[in-house]
Amino acid sequence: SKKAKIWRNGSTNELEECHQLLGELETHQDAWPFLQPVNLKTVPGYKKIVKKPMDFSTIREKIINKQYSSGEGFKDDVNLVFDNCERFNEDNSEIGKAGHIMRTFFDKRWTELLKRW
Ligand SMILES: Cc1nnc(-c2cnn(C)c2N)n1CCCn1ccnc1
Repeated sequence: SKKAKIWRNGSTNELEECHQLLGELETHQDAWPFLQPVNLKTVPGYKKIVKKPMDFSTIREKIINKQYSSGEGFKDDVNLVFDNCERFNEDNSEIGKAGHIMRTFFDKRWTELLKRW
């Protein structure tokens, strides 16, 4: 059978749980701004202001291509999505509000996962 990958902390399902949590993020009602990469050709200023663009579809590709060596790299990219959102959007804008809601949702679920690893 496929050799289970042992993560640094001994968990064998860390990456699978990240994949499942990504699914929860993608299906959240406030996920709409973050599903696809921001279009750097049509959104004025974004390319200059946001040094490391990130979005949920890119994170999905990275999971599928085994580009995360631990859940930590996954967590860092998810936080990058929300940090980019705060940098480019006012807190009280529609996209800014969605970013805060999604970050709160992620932080709660991530804390729950860490308790289980
Ligand atoms: C994510 C994200 N952060 N800022 C933007 C954005 C795109 N255009 N403008 C004027 C922004 N502030 N986005 C992408 C939002 C993508 N989107 C999807 C449906 N409507 C907007």
